[in-house]
Amino acid sequence: STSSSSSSSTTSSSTPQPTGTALAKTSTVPVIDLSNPNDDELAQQIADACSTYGFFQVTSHGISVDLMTRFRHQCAQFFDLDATTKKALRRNSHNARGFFDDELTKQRRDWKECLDFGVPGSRLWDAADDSPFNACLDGFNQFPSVLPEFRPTMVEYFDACAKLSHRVACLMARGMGLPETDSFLQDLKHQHSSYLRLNYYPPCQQPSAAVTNEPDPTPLGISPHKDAGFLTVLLQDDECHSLQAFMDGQFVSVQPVPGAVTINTGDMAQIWSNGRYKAPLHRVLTDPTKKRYSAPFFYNPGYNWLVTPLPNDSSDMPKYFGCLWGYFRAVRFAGDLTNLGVEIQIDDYETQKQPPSAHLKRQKYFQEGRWTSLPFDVERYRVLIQEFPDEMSS
Ligand SMILES: O=C(O)CCC(=O)C(=O)O
Ligand SMILES: [Fe+2]
Repeated sequence: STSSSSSSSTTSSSTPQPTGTALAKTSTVPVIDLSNPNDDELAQQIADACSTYGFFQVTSHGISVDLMTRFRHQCAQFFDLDATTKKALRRNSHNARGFFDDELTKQRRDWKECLDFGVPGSRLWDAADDSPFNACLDGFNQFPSVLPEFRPTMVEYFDACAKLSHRVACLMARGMGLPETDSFLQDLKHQHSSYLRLNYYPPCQQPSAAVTNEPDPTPLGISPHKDAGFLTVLLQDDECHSLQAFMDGQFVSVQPVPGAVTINTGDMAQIWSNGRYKAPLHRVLTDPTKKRYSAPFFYNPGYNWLVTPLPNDSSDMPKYFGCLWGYFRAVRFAGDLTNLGVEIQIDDYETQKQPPSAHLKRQKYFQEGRWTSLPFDVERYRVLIQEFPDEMSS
């Protein structure tokens, strides 16, 4: 059971299916070798992948085998810590960064544990994590002090992902006709507000709804969603292959090529490319016997950026209004913690949307009040949403 691919180089589909995905199709997302010296060819391959499925894998990506091994080891050590130690690092209504095991994706609890950390407010990793200089819209980082190698390994891996993301963003931009020197890419490199998420999916004896076709509440590792940022560099698990992307009308497994990393486009790339690059819908199944670890690095714009569409040609009308990344991020995350009604989506920014979404007014207020430079506060966002309720837009 295979699906077709636009690339000549594809993942093998003859490998036996992992247990948790016994009924799932295996995908053939393009595998792109970044050691190719021809940037035009790479840009073309990446642009093709981003405008069809939004998923591809890269080899010769610059993250060393040694670093990946040390990183994976530290991830496993972290999730092996006792619950009390992990819960001392919990994220909360004043800090989007830290440990959690209660995330809702589309109002449904995911079968996973996570740790999020990101670019410090000062952009310097040598200042104390909880220093006031390090407060930013997402809060501040929290690392376990009981694992001495954890923080340095995380920082090293984070920097390697940021470097790879810049390279991929340059190739995505080249595919849109922009040179590497364009200020968009330079600003993204120096102002990005990226974060890294460590995911641990414990084995789950209840069969997944996705496999049985039963209705809720059988669990999923993560319910279907699109990543919000510009692009995601995802380190998958070589042993347990339960990531699926929605392709040609069905969910298919994105089987990791050993040593490669998986990349997918996010909502901000879709707005920026005026819909040419697509943020793909994806989900993670549960597995009855295997543990699974993964780590998505979300390469995100600066908090105070208004992400606006770049026309593909002179007749291309903008499909989206500008999206203030800090607003989108804050409201999306606040909705993960408290019920704020329907989750913000990039459809809210469609120029053709009737009536226009109330998020446009809320975003303006957020921008004028310079809330992108205020520390994270779910309560403040909740009040804003209630001040400008949806009915006002009609
Ligand atoms: O675990 C994975 O492979 C994907 C995780 C994911 O989609 C996410 O955290 O947004
Ligand atoms: Fe995702």
